[in-house]
Amino acid sequence: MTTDIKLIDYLNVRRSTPAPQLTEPGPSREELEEILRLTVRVPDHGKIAPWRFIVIRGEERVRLGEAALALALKKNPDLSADFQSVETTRFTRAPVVIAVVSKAGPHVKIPEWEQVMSAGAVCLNLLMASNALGYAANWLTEWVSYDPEFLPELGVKDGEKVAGLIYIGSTTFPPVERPRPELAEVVTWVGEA
Ligand SMILES: Cc1cc2nc3c(=O)[nH]c(=O)nc-3n(C[C@H](O)[C@H](O)[C@H](O)COP(=O)(O)O)c2cc1C
Repeated sequence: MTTDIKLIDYLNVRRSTPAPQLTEPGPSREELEEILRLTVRVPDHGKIAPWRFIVIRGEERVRLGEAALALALKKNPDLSADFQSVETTRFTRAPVVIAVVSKAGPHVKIPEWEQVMSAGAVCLNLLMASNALGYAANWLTEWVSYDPEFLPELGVKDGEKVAGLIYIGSTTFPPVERPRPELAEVVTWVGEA
């Protein structure tokens, strides 16, 4: 189901939905392919696509939660039952989780920083493409995006980094506004038109 809200109206209210507020249904395989086709239309200096996606669905989310728990217990054998449950349910908070993986590295022409920024653009575009198909989404990282022992569980290779884990699903929660920066705090005007 695509939404046909005007772009300016969308940008005026665009918000993430916290992962715990995401439920079934999630996007189908066909919808995910459309979401990803929209997503890859990002600025990318040199057209080198220095990023890739790992689409995590179904039982794989459960396996990843169990792997997260095993690793969390290895680090802290006294982990409380509540925190153990946080780990086992980490990836099942949403029907679909997409890992946006940055492949940024040394390149003959394109600075690594620009490759990293392109991965950030991908993450935001993935949130917006999900919204365009009527789904809510949340860009998280959390410890599982950084732990060198967990990254192989996700399928992230040596030299790659997780730019974001994008949780996608449906929601019944109304969006709640959050404070935005005052323009005066973040904008410097120079010259006059
Ligand atoms: C790179 C990145 C990583 C983030 N990781 C987390 C996280 O691990 N946990 C969290 O609660 N929020 C995290 N956030 C913030 C959430 O995405 C948050 O919901 C978002 O800032 C809401 O903004 P929005 O409503 O304007 O989309 C992260 C944001 C970014 C850009």
